Amino acid sequence: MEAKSGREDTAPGPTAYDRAQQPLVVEDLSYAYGKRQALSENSFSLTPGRVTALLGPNGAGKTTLFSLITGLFDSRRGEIEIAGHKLRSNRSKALSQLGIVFQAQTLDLDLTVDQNLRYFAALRGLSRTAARERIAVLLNQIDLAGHARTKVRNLSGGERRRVEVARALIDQPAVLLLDEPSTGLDIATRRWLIEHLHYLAKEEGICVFLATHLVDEVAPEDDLIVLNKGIIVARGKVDDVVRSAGAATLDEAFTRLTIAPEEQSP
Ligand SMILES: Nc1ncnc2c1ncn2[C@@H]1O[C@H](COP(=O)(O)OP(=O)(O)OP(=O)(O)O)[C@@H](O)[C@H]1O
Repeated sequence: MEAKSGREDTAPGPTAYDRAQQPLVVEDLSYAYGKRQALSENSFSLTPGRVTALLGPNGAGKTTLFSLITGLFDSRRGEIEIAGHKLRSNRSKALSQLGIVFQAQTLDLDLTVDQNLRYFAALRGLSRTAARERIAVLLNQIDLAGHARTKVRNLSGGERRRVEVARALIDQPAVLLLDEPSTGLDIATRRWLIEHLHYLAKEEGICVFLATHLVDEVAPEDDLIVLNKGIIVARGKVDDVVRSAGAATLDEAFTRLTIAPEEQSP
């Protein structure tokens, strides 16, 4: 038994993440839909224990980038490495270190919370005992321990999103990827989500990568990547991005970085 993950040594679970590795490295990544270039030669790496916001307006290429990182799309141009494993040559090990929360809701509405999580745990190779222990921890963490036997259909949108965050963490991935996860959530749940992501980064050392087009979802202490028309136009600490854009606030910096001068109001 591996004390930290709660996995049984007989279970064929994913390999443990070597914390010395960078959780996510992207090099020279490009992608085109036919003749339409959606991403152009982007490179960056992420740090464990931090939230990195991928901030970009509609159509910037955020979902395309996430589709490449999650292996949904394939690009011959560029390289993606997750927790030291190259996605192209070591796909299953690379993807085993990735937890994903998609923009659209993806739980089975007719299964209970516990059944949804157990099903996913089995897919990720956890033994029944390890799954039971891990699910108990995660349900406590998202404050839904009392809803284990509730059908997902009977949960609110915010509760469903919490379950999706728990599910993404079932086998303790190095990277948690979230594609505009606050879509459709009320303000209180949005606030909970953003706070929870920071808790996961700080207390559990997870590398959180959050795609958003909302400036107010970026915390002052976050790392920031600003994507516009398929190109990273700024990257660094929030303060540094604001300063180098010659702006007073992130809102202003985002406008300067993503809106053509002729479109900006005087
Ligand atoms: N299946 C597709 N076929 C052709 N073009 C596409 C397809 N999907 C996306 N695109 C184009 O690629 C570019 C990037 O789109 P993408 O969905 O990755 O952006 P995004 O930043 O996720 O936007 P949003 O915030 O609206 O979800 C856009 O110009 C978009 O029109």
